[in-house]
Amino acid sequence: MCKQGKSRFWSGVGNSASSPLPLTNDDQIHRIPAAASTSTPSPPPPHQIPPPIRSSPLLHRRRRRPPPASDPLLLGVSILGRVSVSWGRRRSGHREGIKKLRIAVGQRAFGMVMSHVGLVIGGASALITAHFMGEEAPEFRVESVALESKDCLQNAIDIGDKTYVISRSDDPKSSITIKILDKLTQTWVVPTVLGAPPNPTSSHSAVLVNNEKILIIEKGVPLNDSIWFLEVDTPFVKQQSKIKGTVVVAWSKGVIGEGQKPIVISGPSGVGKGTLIAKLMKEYPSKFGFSVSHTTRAPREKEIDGVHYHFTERSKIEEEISEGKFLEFAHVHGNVYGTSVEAVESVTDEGKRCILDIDVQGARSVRASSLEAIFIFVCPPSFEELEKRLRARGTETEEQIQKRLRNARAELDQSNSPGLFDHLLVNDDLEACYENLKKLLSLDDDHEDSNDSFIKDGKETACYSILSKTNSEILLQSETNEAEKGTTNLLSLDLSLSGGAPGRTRGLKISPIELMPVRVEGQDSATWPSDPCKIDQASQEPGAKLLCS
Ligand SMILES: Nc1nc2c(ncn2[C@@H]2O[C@H](COP(=O)(O)OP(=O)(O)O)[C@@H](O)[C@H]2O)c(=O)[nH]1
Ligand SMILES: Nc1ncnc2c1ncn2[C@@H]1O[C@H](COP(=O)(O)OP(=O)(O)O)[C@@H](O)[C@H]1O
Repeated sequence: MCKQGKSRFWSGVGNSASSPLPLTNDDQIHRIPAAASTSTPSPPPPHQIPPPIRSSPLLHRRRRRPPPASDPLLLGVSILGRVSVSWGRRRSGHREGIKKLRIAVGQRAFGMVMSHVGLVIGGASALITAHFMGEEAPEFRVESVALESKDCLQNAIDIGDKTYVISRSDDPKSSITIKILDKLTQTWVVPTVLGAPPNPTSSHSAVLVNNEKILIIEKGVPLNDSIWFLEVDTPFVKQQSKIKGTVVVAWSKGVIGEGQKPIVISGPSGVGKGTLIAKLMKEYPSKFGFSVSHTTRAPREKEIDGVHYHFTERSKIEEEISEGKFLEFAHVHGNVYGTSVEAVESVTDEGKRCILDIDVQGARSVRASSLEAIFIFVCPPSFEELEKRLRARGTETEEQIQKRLRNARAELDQSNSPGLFDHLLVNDDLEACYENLKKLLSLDDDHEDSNDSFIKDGKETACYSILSKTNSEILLQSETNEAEKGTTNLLSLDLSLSGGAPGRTRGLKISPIELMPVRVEGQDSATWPSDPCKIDQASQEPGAKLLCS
């Protein structure tokens, strides 16, 4: 069993995610040494592109050439790189008219400019948001095919050889649709879209975060509900694409603040995981929440569906796994067990720390996922004691007990994997083990989230849209013009620490940007810059100051 004080199981390096634990003298808890590197999933093969969809192309690639300098669409749009284009048709006013809108954008850029150009041609309006990242952009001809069917807003973002077109109509019930133009083959692909999409709203602004995801800010909704990511090439999307053999994209809701890391508890059947977790949940009902797994095994006598497990059919769970609804799953003791994304996120959304009781294979999958967690392995004092507890529990047949004991040996061996578990907890005396578990958890970064004060201020209820982007920071502008009152209408959204399970991108940081009065040449008194687009300009002026709190 777990040799106390010796690293029998833990000869390798562990993950460094957790904070140092001054518990090494305790003979029942072993801290696993910090990892040199975290295990990551092996790189999946490239996406397999399904047969092209040839109906009504919205965008046609044309030959690359620099746009004419006089092109009015490039007004306010500086030069270069990637371009994101959104356009829409006015609800009122002339509806007939232009059939084709040509947008040509190209050339190289040496900085970042984001500009909005409202263009009304023959009754249609085009809002063009261009964002340049230093790459040559392709040239597009944009046809009004989609505009004819319904008023809609669309947004096209280039990533490598693909253009992601994000469209919405003005029908409040219809959600966003995604199409991908493969610029090399000139074909359209409608990807499999995983995850819950944003609620339908009238419009959004979008910007490329990196080659893995696109940030979308929903307009006209509170900030807490407005931040979304369309994952186009994250490890999760790659994995799902490989499983499905189709092109996959996934929605992930942005969450301000990190929340506490979930706790993964593994160990052989009968070691006492359930007993320890139940004690913890009873003592701290508002602090911890249990991730209710799905399983195909039959319920035990006192088990309640939806509380202990979601008991399900094999075909159902397999279907849901193929739909990307599961963070991890494994075949254990002849049954399928899995943790749905929802199981973890619903606990975290309640502001509680999520506890997962999963087997070693599941722990390995979670370790390889984007979910940052603390991994604890519970070990019996001896194999004989484990067998005794399993039998005393009286929930399994002799055959099932034998299977579980066989698997226990394998699990104990596998738990030895370098970098898998952060902590080892020996469950000999139950009360002592429980006290050690509590000590261990209270040592984890139990800090007040730095975003709490901002969220409590009520700023999160304002409505914002994307103004500009630097490396990992997005400037958001309030849709209500508060600047005139001297208060901030600009927020900085820091994405640098973002992570989380598929379906949520946590760890976003928001901080207000305070504007100082600007003294403009020729004016007697300092004024508040009412147009944030002019801030850059203003900050060049002597006396101008842009403060980030
Ligand atoms: N991978 C994975 N394992 C799970 C999940 N839920 C439970 N398990 C593991 O499945 C194994 C069997 O669980 P269970 O049938 O409740 O039996 P018990 O461990 O003897 O209580 C245990 O090792 C659990 O930790 C899950 O969602 N995913
Ligand atoms: N430290 C302990 N000493 C003695 N019995 C224990 C101890 N911890 C748990 N048990 C008992 O062992 C059995 C198995 O525990 P359980 O929590 O169901 O294990 P698991 O969830 O790991 O399968 C239960 O009957 C439980 O009451």
